[in-house]
Amino acid sequence: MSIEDLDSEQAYVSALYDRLDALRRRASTRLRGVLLRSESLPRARFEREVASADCAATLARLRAAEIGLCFGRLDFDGGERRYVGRMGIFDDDADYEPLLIDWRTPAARPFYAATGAERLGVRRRRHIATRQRAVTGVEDDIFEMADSPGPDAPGSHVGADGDSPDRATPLTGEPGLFATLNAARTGRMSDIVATIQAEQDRIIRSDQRGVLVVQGGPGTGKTAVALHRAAYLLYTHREKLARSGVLVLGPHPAFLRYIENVLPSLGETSVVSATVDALYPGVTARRLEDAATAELKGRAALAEILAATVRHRQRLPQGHTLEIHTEERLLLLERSTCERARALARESGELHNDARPLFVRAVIEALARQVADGYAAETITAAVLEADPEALDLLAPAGSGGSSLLDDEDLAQLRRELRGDPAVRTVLDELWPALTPEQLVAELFADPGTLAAVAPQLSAQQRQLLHRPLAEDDTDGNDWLRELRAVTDGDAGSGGGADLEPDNDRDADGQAGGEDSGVPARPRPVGGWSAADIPLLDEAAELIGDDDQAAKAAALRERVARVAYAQGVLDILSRDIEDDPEIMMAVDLIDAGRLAERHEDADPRTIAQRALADRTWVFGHVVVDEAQELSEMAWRMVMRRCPTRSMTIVGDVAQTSDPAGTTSWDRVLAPYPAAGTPARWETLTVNYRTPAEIMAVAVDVLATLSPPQEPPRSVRTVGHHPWRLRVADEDLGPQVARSVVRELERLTIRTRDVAPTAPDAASASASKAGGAGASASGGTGGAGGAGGAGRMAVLVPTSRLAEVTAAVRTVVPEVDAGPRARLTAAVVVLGVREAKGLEFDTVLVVDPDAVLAESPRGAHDLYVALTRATHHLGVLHTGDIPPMLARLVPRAG
Ligand SMILES: Nc1ncnc2c1ncn2[C@@H]1O[C@H](COP(=O)(O)OP(=O)(O)OP(=O)(O)O)[C@@H](O)[C@H]1O
Repeated sequence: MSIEDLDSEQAYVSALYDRLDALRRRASTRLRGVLLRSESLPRARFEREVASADCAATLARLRAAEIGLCFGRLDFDGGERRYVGRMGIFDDDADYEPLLIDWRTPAARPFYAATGAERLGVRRRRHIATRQRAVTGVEDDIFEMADSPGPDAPGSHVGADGDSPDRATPLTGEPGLFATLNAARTGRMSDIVATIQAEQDRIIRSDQRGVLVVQGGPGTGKTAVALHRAAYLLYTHREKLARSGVLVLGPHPAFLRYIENVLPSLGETSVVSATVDALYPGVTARRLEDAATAELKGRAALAEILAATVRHRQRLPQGHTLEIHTEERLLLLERSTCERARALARESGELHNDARPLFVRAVIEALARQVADGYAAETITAAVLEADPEALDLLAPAGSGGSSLLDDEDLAQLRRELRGDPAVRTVLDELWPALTPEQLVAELFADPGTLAAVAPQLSAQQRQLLHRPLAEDDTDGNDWLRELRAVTDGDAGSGGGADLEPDNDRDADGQAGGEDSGVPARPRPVGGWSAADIPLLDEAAELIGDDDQAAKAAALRERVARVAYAQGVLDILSRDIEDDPEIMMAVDLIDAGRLAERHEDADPRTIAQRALADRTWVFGHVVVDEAQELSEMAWRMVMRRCPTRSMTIVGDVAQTSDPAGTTSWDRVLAPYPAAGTPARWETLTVNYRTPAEIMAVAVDVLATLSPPQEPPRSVRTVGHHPWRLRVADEDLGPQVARSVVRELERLTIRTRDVAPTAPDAASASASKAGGAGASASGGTGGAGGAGGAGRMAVLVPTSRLAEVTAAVRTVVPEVDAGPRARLTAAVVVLGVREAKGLEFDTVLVVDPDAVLAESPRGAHDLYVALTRATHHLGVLHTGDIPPMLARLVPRAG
């Protein structure tokens, strides 16, 4: 790299930043202008909202491009030169000549894909490293020599910490890549846009259509690739995807926090990220399920069992005839009538709740006819007794049904009376109840009799696993229900209640029958719902039809608030002139309800808020990360969210922890044959995270797993070996604390050495976290303080989480712990499963024997735990070291 090179690149990059500043100024001015527009008409207000959202998104994109705006240059055979960066910038003064090409455009592809063997017309590829706005280095790949790799061409590399163990791996942009890989971790993943490798680029740019499955061992960049693919697809198909949204599913909340910066740093804010159990609105999964029950609930057989449960709830009277004792009369409901009504409703093809009105109508019709016939018989008898000659004329109509004695209005009134009659309603609710998903599932689990009837394919022992009594209160996860009751009871002011009459039981006259005007039941099992229950609730909702009561409650709440506000406005306008009858007041012209309507604005929620509040939302593309963890039932739920099957599924079947998860992608996809584009498969083979020394230990664990998997190849070594230390059980806590202190010391020394020299993406991640240098030199008690770079994890069997957290807290009071860890502190204690998808500079695995024993997939959990470290790994064990960890080097206490 010559000084001239640096100077000329600095001049170019500075000009790009000047242009970026100008674009930002322009966007801010536009946004300010839009926000200051005061609009009175709803339509104009709506347009203002859209325009301001658009301006804000542009501004966010421009801001996101600040770090590493330009990171590459391509020189082509014909002399053309292209600069590649985070966004496209064009020259307004020179016919919109591109000054910088967005990394997602086809024109930028050679930057990632050109190799010595296939150079795509590229003569030179230049990697430009920057810190803030200063160019700190350039590295060239020269492809000049015919079509074969030259001496400087990609194909050989040396890791910054040591030699590469695998010289055959073709890598590009090695200095920048290794600086990134060696940099201290910050608790948040960074984007890799400047150093995407060719095999990753191919996956990122793969066709949007159809299912793409990416299998890869730990650290092979699956998450990074999946997120960059989301950004690529949003860029390429923005019109289509921005409206429907892209959903990114991750395994646990800490993982979502870990990845939360990646897409915004790429300028994308319209992605919805969630765990699978957040896809069912209105219910929060809080209860932990035991492994055997979770595995059982994850099986596809549960879908059949739920369908059978719905049919089971569509009942017939026990005997030939059911007596219904109303206040006025005795009604006789024939079993055959119910059979006909049930067949009619079932054959309609409607879902259970939607078919209910058909059943109800048929039964009510039969009962109404019976009552009308009764009237006729009574009338004739009375007439005959009084020897009225005209009575004879009544015989014929009476024989063909007494309804002709009643006109249409009388009949409609009769049907309404019957529908409203408590005794009739009780019978109808018994025969074909209106159900909520919660009711269907909770009542199924609570009733061993129903379980036996609908799940003959399960053993008695399995049915016992599913059995769970009903909770007695309804306070958990049913917050909306209480609000709805408050509103319908009139507690929340005027305007409540009117919309809540369900219209699904309207009779032929279009009148609401009113028999279901109460709020539907939402029971739950004792202890609440578990994550394994969520796909079952979603399945139940699919079978019985949607229950929109929660949405109605929210809409009603908003309307009540708007009306109350409007009333307040009218009161103020009228206050001082109330007594003068000559003056026309605002209330004379408009009431609060209509005034409120005029101020109904467009839905101000983000796409993420709207999508996650709507169970039936359909996404344009779905990314499933750690996809091996999903059960068959969870896949059914996820697939429903993406009927086009435009999906990216990334995972590693060797890392499956969930007892209901998969060890075969074929098995996952078998129930979903491709309608159009067939599923595609890719494999990632290079491990960017785990150094070779640690991977050698993990490979021995991998060898014990089935089905056998090819281990990924590590791209770097770190020059020191992972260690183990045997500890007496009673000394485990204090020893963990001592080890944490010791490892923190090492971490501090390393981050001081490495982080400040990291250019490019490394400095990007460091500056996002407040500066690596600041953390290394200024951290409290070494790297123990929060913020800054350098992260350590203590990974434990779940049973030891509390004990080990308490021990670590004695030396690092601000330690982060458990499933909801924020990953902001330098040290975090996690159960092995909660570490899935994460990475740390240093990892301490505690009690591997217990990890192995704790779950049928214990060896998978151990494999995950061992592969989380980017530099240091230590294992503390209380008994003999498990043979699969024999490669660890013993350390003296
Ligand atoms: N091309 C790249 N340039 C720079 N860093 C990369 C690149 N590819 C992957 N990485 C880094 O490697 C690490 C591992 O990547 P990632 O977490 O995506 O792997 P993974 O396959 O999802 O791992 P796991 O299955 O263990 O969760 C991350 O720090 C990521 O940023």
